[in-house]
Amino acid sequence: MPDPSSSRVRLLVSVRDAAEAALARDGGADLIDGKDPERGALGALSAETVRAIVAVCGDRLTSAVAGEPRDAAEASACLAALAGTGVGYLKIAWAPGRDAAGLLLPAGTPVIAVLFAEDGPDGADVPGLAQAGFSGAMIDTQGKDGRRLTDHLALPRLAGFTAACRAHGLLSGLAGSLRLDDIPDLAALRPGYLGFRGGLCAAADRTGRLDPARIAEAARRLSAPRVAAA
Ligand SMILES: O=C[C@H](O)COP(=O)(O)O
Repeated sequence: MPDPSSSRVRLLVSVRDAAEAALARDGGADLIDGKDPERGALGALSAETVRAIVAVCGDRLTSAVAGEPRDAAEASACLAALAGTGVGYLKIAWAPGRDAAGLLLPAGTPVIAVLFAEDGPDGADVPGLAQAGFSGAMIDTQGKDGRRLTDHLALPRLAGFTAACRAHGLLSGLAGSLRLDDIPDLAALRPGYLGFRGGLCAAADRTGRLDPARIAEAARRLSAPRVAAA
């Protein structure tokens, strides 16, 4: 698992299948994330497709989204469905302040809580996530309506979130219709990773095909020289 206190900001690229995973791998993605872009913000792929993605990623970090459950019981079932795939992390939507009683996190697969920007999360949500047993926390947009992460949440609020994640030893991520030009401002907040789909697709259409040139450019912009520590 990446060191949550590291200043290295990784590039997460969401892929729909093994062919896209190979593109992301070859383009320099650090973390290859299985997600069905046709099914909203956190559409889960089948266990079979996640296994196929993991198989082409070699020693590259992998994750897979497990869906948008309504409560802890449903979350437990969503996570269990993908826990045996060999994926490195599972990501699951989690409403700020949700009661974690009854949440069963799979043994051996760290889980990242995905908070939606529309709900107005901030650093105050992080201690509860750590207490619930999550290994990481990220903010993404739910709507995928063209508005970017920073259209919902100002940089100081996002800085508070990433700082709280570091303080609690959680891997942190920021995503939400990000563009290449968002990289400097967001990388300066020292998240564990920045997550992309639409911004790396042709014509910025997240349901379209990934563009290898954009993946390589994102990787280049996130590589040395690293941003100064915030
Ligand atoms: O986890 C990252 C997401 O897949 C981001 O998707 P998006 O860039 O289309 O909002």
